[in-house]
Amino acid sequence: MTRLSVNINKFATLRNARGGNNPNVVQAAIDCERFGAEGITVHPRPDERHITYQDVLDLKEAVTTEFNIEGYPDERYIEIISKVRPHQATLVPDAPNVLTSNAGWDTIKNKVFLRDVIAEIKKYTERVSIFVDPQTQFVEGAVEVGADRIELYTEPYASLYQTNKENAVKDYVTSAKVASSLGLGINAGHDLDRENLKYLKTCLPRLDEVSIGHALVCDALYLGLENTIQLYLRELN
Ligand SMILES: CC(=O)[C@@H](O)[C@H](O)COP(=O)(O)O
Ligand SMILES: NCC(=O)COP(=O)(O)O
Repeated sequence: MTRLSVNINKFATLRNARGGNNPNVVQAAIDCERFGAEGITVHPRPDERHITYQDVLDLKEAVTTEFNIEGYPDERYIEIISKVRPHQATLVPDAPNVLTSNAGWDTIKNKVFLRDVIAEIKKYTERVSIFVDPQTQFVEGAVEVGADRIELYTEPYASLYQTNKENAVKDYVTSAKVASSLGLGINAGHDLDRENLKYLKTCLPRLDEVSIGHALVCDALYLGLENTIQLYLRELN
């Protein structure tokens, strides 16, 4: 079974565009779960361009499925993890000014830093996942730093999928096999959508969770949120 965790960042993007509370991010999470989402993912960025740290505190009381909080493990991120104690913390290497996440961790160069922050974060959550590119040395490094799962960064897969899906998925299959052999859980995310999701799921030896936000929210603008979540769940089953 592959869990669908809906990333609700873009509900906050729309809300912040007018400075009010519409759409209500907490209600969006509640409704996503009611419509079948098996997790809620948020990524509070340092500039709070969409999800704010207050949103994360508000969501703590509302999320009843799996709460996954993504972010760069700076002091503010670790503080919010310690307050919210989510089911999963997903560490990303994003610089504060990136447009969106654009790479996974170099778990070799950042071994000492990641080992220390993961040890700290594990005081507050049962599961730490780290965002990696599909390269076996970084998957092996994930074990060295104490991660429970990897999240395969799937933007390169999504970019190549339309032109050559076999090539697009190749490195992900290799990385997933290595991860599985090392006892790591396997998540995936970034730029997954209704067209490319099933093929990834079918090719990987296992896939514990996908976190999907941008494409799903864009689809929901045309197809409705309940219908869209059901369509994505259908691609996973
Ligand atoms: C880690 C990941 O790939 C996504 O959660 C990404 O962080 C989305 O961030 P934006 O919604 O700010 O593009
Ligand atoms: N970890 C990926 C995520 O949460 C959502 O990424 P995207 O679907 O918004 O590209």
